[in-house]
Amino acid sequence: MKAVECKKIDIDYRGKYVLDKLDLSLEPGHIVGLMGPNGVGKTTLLRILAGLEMSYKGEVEIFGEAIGKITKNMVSYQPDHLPLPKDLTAEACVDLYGHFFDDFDREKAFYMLKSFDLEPSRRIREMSKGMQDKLQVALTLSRKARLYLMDEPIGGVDPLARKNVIDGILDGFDTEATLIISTHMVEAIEPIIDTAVFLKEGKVLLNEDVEALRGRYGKDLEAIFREVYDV
Ligand SMILES: Nc1ncnc2c1ncn2[C@@H]1O[C@H](COP(=O)(O)OP(=O)(O)OP(=O)(O)O)[C@@H](O)[C@H]1O
Repeated sequence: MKAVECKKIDIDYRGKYVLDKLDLSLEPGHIVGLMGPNGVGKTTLLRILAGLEMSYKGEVEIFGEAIGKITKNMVSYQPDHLPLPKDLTAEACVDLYGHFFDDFDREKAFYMLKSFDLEPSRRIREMSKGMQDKLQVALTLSRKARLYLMDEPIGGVDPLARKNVIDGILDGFDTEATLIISTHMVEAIEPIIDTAVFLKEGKVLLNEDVEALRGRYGKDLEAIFREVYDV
């Protein structure tokens, strides 16, 4: 069974197509990089998979289930910003997630906070953007989901801390699950992804095993990205 199966997804905002008859099929157990320049529709696609964006046409299934209550319980979604009140401490965020999600593992969350050197007593408003990214990654991966969706999880992290977050993602990720990471920072996620999906003009331009892709082009993914998007 496919982890994700999208058939002919159309979505437009005020007459402008963001996704245009998009087809996408993803196998389970992989880490997928969802890539493309700003505005190409990465967030829109993740929001559709998370069940947060319903105004699309076409068919979407997650592990054989149409988007709805069942799939919402299978998916742990991380938006591109921390959607929690700024006066909450990291520990209070863990409590909130524990209260909200039956599949949340508090011990794992505290273990991940520790591995990120993030004090549980620190308030969100006292955290840098990079620290907030780390908190979000810990919260997202501490749910026992079948599909994890992360929208720009390293957007605020400086290059030094980036490796720390990437290592944390790899460490916290259950290898039987499926993870989709959206980003335009190809170089940063290249070491951990198995599959590369490139979006262009509302469609999937490429959906391929990263190793095979590097072999075919004879260069690393970052260079392939630059060639494909002419940047
Ligand atoms: N709710 C909305 N109303 C109107 N336009 C929208 C809405 N959401 C997204 N868009 C538009 O859809 C397009 C795709 O946006 P989306 O956020 O999905 O792209 P993205 O690839 O995630 O970009 P980024 O890398 O900048 O986050 C953009 O042109 C955006 O302005």
